Amino acid sequence: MRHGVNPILELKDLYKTYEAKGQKAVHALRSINLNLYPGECLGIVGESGSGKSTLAKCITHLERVSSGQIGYHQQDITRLKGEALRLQRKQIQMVFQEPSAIFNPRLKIGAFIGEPLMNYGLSKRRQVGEAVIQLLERVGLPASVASKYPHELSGGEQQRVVIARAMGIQPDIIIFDEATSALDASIQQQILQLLRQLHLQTDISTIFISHDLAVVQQVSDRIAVMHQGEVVEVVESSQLNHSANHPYTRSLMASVLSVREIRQQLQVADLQSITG
Ligand SMILES: Nc1ncnc2c1ncn2[C@@H]1O[C@H](COP(=O)(O)OP(=O)(O)OP(=O)(O)O)[C@@H](O)[C@H]1O
Repeated sequence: MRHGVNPILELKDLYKTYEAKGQKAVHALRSINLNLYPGECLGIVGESGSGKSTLAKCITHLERVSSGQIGYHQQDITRLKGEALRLQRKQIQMVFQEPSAIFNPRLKIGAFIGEPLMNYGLSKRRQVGEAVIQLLERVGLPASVASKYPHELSGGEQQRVVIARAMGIQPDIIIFDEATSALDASIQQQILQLLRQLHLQTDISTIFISHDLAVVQQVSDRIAVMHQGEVVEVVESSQLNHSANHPYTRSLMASVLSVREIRQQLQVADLQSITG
């Protein structure tokens, strides 16, 4: 419980081990205990291979956990199957790094966003067009985008479309897995701004995964730090500088600082070259 509120998602002692014949077992998740609260944005940060994507896949049932329990609204959903699993999948949507991977190149954007609305019975056929336009507006895209094909959009516009589609399904939770990592810095900032705005306007809870602590800190209420399959620390985003204790968290913070310093030095050098 946090501030007297029950978590929407409760991960209890989760383990995930990948085992392949003739190969060494990979312990991708080890004793993960984490809660996500209603309306919260929980950041997950860690270097490549620390288990972030595996955690997201276990929560969304793309992978089965080896042991432990996933609670959703106080119900155990760890081993759901069949229709119960299909219905549960609607509640937790994922947005990945590469939007192009989930588009059908021959399907126009309107159909891409509208398809799940009909499949889940969220909109009547006659009203789908209007619903699509409203969703596009919410992510800052004009209605004309509905009649375009994915290849006619930029990476940032494609990611907005994927976010619109995920929101249209009306899930309780959206997991963003490195969702801004492939974008140019300025487009990344625009998408982060959109996420902050949606966070304020909707009650969808989010999990925001990135290897970049500076990016995670911009959108998250709390940050879980992962290292070698474990959550080594969970800190309030606003308190990161004061309350982060774990040496691994401190090393991530130090690298953010040095990147900032390098950027500042480059800006000074640019200015000097302009002013002579
Ligand atoms: N399907 C798989 N089979 C075997 N090992 C896997 C599989 N998927 C992931 N792993 C291993 O599990 C560990 C955690 O990987 P995971 O992709 O979850 O990390 P990550 O923090 O998301 O990294 P990245 O940001 O590079 O995706 C790594 O050692 C990885 O090699």
